[in-house]
Amino acid sequence: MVTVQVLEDREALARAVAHRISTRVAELQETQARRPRLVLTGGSVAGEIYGLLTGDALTWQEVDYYWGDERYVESSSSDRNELQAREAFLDRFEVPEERIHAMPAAARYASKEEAAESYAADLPDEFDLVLLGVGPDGHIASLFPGFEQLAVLDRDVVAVDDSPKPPPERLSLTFAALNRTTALWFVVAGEDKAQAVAAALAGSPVEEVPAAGARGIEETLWLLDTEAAGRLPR
Ligand SMILES: O=C(O)[C@H](O)[C@@H](O)[C@H](O)[C@H](O)COP(=O)(O)O
Repeated sequence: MVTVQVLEDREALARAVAHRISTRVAELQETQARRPRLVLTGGSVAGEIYGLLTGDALTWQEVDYYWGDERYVESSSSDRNELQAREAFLDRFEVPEERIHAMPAAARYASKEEAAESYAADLPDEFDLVLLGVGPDGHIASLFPGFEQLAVLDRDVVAVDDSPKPPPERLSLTFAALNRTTALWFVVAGEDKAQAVAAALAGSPVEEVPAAGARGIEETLWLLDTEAAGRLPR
């Protein structure tokens, strides 16, 4: 089922999403025998959400964290999505290293392709929750309009060379992996995203608007601020 929720502004959105994530994680911990599996996104909205996560450190320590995409740079680079999440909440809650399934940083493998293969080998059969930011061009994770990676369905992780959003070298989950989740939540703020949001929800071709191709098995939720929802039909 596809659902849309609109929050007044960016701050209200970040608060609402942080609350939703906490509630979902706690529910999963109560009802499931295994630890919840959460796929994190990069991007500025995500950074704000992570900073607002509160609650019991034990809750956050008992989650397996994966990433939908990563910038393929040195592990210490401030461009890393991994570092953003560590600084915003993983460090704060002292999440143990074995729960943090970060994508490989540059230089650990001979090539990006090898790094992608190694990350794919570490992925589970199914995720509980995938979070995705959306770019003004409709990209999600590091799957960009017109890029060949959009069509890769026989692998879970791909390398990207020339990302239009810097930095250019990246690793990304494919639709095959992103859509293997019970719930998938888009988190989008800002007027510059309104066209992409409307096009994705209208079912535009995935090659033009990658966000149109991501969905959860049971739940697909668009969490928007008023500006990002500005071009949706009433
Ligand atoms: O690593 C990244 O850059 C991303 O994961 C990317 O897909 C991001 O989520 C969107 O570009 C939205 O980013 P903003 O929230 O900053 O607009």
